[in-house]
Amino acid sequence: MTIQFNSSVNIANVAKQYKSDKRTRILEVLDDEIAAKLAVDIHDNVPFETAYVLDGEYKSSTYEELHKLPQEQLNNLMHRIYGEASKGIGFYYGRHVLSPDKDSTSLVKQAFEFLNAPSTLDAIKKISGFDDIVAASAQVTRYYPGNFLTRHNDVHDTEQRRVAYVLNLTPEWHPDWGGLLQFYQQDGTPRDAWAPTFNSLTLFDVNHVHAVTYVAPYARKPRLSITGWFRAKPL
Ligand SMILES: O=C(O)CCC(=O)C(=O)O
Ligand SMILES: [Fe+2]
Repeated sequence: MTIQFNSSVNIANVAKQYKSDKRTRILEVLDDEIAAKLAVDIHDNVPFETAYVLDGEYKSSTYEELHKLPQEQLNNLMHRIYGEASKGIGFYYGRHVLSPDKDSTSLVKQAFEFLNAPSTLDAIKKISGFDDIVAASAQVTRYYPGNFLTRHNDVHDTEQRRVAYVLNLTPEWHPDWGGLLQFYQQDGTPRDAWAPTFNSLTLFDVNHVHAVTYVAPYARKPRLSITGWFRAKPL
């Protein structure tokens, strides 16, 4: 089984779509069966850490670390995370960062290799017009009810990020569940929002202001993706 673009994906057409607003979505981006296997594998086998912002600092804790806290301390932590979020600051979601030498499941590693394959990087160069892209950073993400990522852009001078991507891997996400990729104008006025459609690859210029909206308590599945940035700096 090889992870590659679905044969129906036409890179020249995607490049045309991307050009007008520096963002687009490729539907049915992988073979459906492979996407389904990857989704199950992530759901069942990937060990996630919980990423959040506390007092302006980026934190990451394992499930065990968080749940050994006495209930009162856990409540207090959540109160502080949501307190920051009420001012438009921070995030709270599950994360599994990938790198060339990090252990992961064999399928997730294959997905990481696909994202970094020369043919994939070439396709993204054609789509975005950035000739200097050399690598894709990646993390698997999991949003449960109560998770969110507040408004931000993805510009990062050291990493030289060029194009943000999200490979959406939750079968049958209901748009009323939240977890939408919400775009904003530079002044914060909301624009449109994209649902995390299964087996779609979202691509957008890192200057676009965006957020992942709060996942509703009644969301029946975790929102699973592989996400990161095509960048000019090697990994
Ligand atoms: O998961 C998404 O749809 C977007 C994630 C994102 O914006 C980020 O990780 O910076
Ligand atoms: Fe982002």
